[in-house]
Amino acid sequence: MAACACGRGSSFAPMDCATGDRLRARPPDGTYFRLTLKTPPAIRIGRLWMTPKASTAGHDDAFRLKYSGSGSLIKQGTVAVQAAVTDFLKQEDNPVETLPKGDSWSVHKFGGTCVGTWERIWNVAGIIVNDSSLRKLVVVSAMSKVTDQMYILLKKAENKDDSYEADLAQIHKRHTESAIALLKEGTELDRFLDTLKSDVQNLQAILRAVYIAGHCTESFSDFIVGHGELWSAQLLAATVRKRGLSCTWMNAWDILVVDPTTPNQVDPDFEASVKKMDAWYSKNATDTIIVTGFIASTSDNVRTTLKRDGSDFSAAIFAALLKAKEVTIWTDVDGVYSADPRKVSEAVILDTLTYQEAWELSYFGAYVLHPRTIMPVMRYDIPITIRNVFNISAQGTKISSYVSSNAETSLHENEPEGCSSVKGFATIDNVALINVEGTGMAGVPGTASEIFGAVKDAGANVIMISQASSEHSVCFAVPQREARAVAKALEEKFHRALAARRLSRVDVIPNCCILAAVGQRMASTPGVSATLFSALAKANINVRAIAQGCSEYNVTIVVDQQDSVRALKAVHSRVYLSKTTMSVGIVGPGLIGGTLLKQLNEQAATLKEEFNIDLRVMGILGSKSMLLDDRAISLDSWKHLLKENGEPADIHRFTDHLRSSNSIPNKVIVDCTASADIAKYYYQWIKKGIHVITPNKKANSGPLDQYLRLRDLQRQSYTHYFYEATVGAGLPIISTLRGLLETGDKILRVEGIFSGTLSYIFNCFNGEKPFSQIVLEAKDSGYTEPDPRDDLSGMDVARKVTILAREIGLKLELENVQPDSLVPEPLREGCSIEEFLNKLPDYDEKIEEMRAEAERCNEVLRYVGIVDVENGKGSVRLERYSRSHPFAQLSGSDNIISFRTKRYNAQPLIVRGPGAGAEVTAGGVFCDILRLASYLGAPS
Ligand SMILES: NC(=O)C1=CN([C@@H]2O[C@H](COP(=O)(O)OP(=O)(O)OC[C@H]3O[C@@H](n4cnc5c(N)ncnc54)[C@H](OP(=O)(O)O)[C@@H]3O)[C@@H](O)[C@H]2O)C=CC1
Ligand SMILES: N[C@@H](CC=O)C(=O)O
Ligand code: NA
Repeated sequence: MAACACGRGSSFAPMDCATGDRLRARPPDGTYFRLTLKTPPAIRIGRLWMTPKASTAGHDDAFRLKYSGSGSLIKQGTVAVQAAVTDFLKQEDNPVETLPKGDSWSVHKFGGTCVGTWERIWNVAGIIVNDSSLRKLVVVSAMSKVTDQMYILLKKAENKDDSYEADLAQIHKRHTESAIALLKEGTELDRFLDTLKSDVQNLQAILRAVYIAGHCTESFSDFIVGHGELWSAQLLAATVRKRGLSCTWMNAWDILVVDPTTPNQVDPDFEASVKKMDAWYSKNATDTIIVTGFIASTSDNVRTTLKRDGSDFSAAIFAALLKAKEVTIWTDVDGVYSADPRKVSEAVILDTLTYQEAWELSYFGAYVLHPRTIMPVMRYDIPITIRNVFNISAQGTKISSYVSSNAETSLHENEPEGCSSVKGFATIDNVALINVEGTGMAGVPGTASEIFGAVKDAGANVIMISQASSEHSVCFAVPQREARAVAKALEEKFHRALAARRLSRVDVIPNCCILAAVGQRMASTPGVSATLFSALAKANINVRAIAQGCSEYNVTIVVDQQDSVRALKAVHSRVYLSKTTMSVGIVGPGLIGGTLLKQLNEQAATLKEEFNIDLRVMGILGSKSMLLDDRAISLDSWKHLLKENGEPADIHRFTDHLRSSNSIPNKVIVDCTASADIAKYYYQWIKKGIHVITPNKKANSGPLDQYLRLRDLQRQSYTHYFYEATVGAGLPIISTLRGLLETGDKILRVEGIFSGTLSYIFNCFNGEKPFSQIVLEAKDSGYTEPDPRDDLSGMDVARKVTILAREIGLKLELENVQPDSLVPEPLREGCSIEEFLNKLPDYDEKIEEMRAEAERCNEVLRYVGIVDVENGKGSVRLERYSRSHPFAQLSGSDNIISFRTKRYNAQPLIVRGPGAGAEVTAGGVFCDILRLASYLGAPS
């Protein structure tokens, strides 16, 4: 496309450029005019826009010419660009460029890490070029560490340490190498290197003077350190131009005017600054300005800086000067986290925050923005977005006046309101509480003023205050290192009141931590405090003091320092995780445990999506090795991981690991062993608030006193203990019994075939195969206990009878149930499972005789268990039943259990079905996990 450059007055030269090009012409008289060609082609000259007529779009000589400000049409028709420009320039009222303000501007700020290397500067230039805003102002910090290095070399010069020269040379080298890498060659590079060299020479002279004088004034110091920004801004501007976008760099020393208020603070002078900026723009009109962060001048034109977080502040001030539509603070994190992610791995990036929320969070130590930074943009309601320069796909956190709840973006709609109004959490560590107490304070005006006057005199900073409305005590928090001095100052000030007992004491409670929950909607939401305090109570964390300001933007809680991280995790998880998120520990990944892990893996996604139940297996413990994971073990590869990454089994570490997963509200251990030793841990686990689920019968059929102690503990706590699979595997035996009992029925007798193994054996034992072979089949089918003698001895059935009897309320010991053992006497003890199975065929004859004898009477053998409630007894025995008896009608591993009760008297309630096997048993255990989830509040 043929086009032209233009200039004010009569001096401009025609140029060629193509559609999509943007360029700026600098006429010989030093004034600036810009020519911008966009797609669809459009040309702007000064404040004039030229766009092709719709009918001839794409042709190079058809333009409408209008003022960009007013949009009024000046000329329309087919004109040559040069002619149009000439027309325009001939106009007498040819307008002078003034700085436009408003929505057309977007402001970006890139911190030191964003421009730490030449590759990063290149990347930043790409972000600027790709921003489609009409106008952009980009604030840039010095390359990472340069400001600190400047301060250090300055100190060295003051201390007559010659190595400052080498340090400066190093900084010079770093910028030179970066410039060469970015700009390669040509006038841009030459110009930058010349400037850099001359600046460095000046600095060498200044530093030499400092070296000789042994002192440097603050304004000199500010002048010296501010060079880092000067260089990065010029280098970035040159790089942006190299990447094809016209831009001009701006030195904030010439623009920003500030009034120093305290040694660490300055107030911007907006009026003076905007005048300077207008003047600058009239000479340097451009759509893209790259400006130095951090630096400014006083009204006397003395160089200064904006102090801490200076570049963020620069961006906010420039945004306010321009009344920009938005500010983007580019950094190296994806946004503002709901809590420190180093402490809470579950912390999430917040989509939005209000100015006040950002303010509160940063006060409490979260990295957001310094409140001072927010003020200029708040004034014009300009949103600030914090984004990650290394992950531009992340949307970042937008800080504005818009009030939202985290529920709008979040995971669990089923949570109560009280949760979603809390946005973030932060802690201030190492504080001490000072408690001033005494009856003489009530109703005495000025006491608080005297207390805080003394604190001020001690030079301490009060972080929070809490006073009971009875006025008998005032409690406040100060940094721990200031506590002693504060207490001393108070004791001195109130020594008379203390002596007269009007004040009883001034206490220092050291080693505390402040936990703040922040959220603007907390103000109008009932239940927020209750939610937080119940989360802390559940995590067994003691609350020392509480404060909530009238603004209700935050609730501040003081806890012991040692509980700091646990407290943070507990409240965070209560708000950000589904309350049915469970940390699951599996003990015994054998047949049942392994099948359960497989079922969990298959069903996890559905449970999460449809029922908001989030199950995370965080530990697997075998007898020799264990696998722990802070987040969740991959259930696709747990076997491989356990083998490859497993560590020696240690049940205490396993328990601690699960317990310390404080970011997860609920913990459950599923014991899938047959071990009595493991069952002994249930008591401790429940005591620690860990729920227990098991198919292992050892705890409930073990010593009666231990069983009763366990049940007592569990009933007093809010911790659950489920064991449905201990009787009848996945069949609903325990739950049926409980349903009958809890609804007031009276159980008279429970009777049935409780062993899947023995059921299978006698269902198949019809004379065709030897007894020992059928035992092997039962084992191979996964029906038997790890040691099949537990089944054949009747002990497994005896345990089930004991469990049911106790459930009904009988005080039965396992020893009271004497089962008929089918294990031949010589094989009962002293031989391994393998030896037992090998030798069992030697004893087939005896049991075959029993079977044949029964058959002769048209009867079958069945192994039954009975709970005789009326007589308080349990029994287990091998019986003969006629072929027509229901017990003779079973197949496979079927269990059949009949409940004769007051309500089900004439006809008992019968439950029947497969009562052993990996899938049905693991399914029964899984049901208990879901039962637990529903007790914890999962939707039904
Ligand atoms: N099979 C069935 O149909 C039913 C079984 N049950 C019950 O399920 C439980 C499991 O049976 P099943 O899976 O067949 O047994 P397995 O022998 O297949 O698995 C037991 C697991 O427990 C582990 N284990 C043993 N002792 C310890 C210990 N001290 N610490 C950590 N881990 C240990 C074993 O680890 P390692 O391999 O490393 O030794 C193994 O992984 C039993 O209590 C059983 O009564 C309940 C109802 C039905
Ligand atoms: N070995 C047991 C398994 C279930 O408890 C049985 O056979 O019933
Ligand atoms: Na069951």
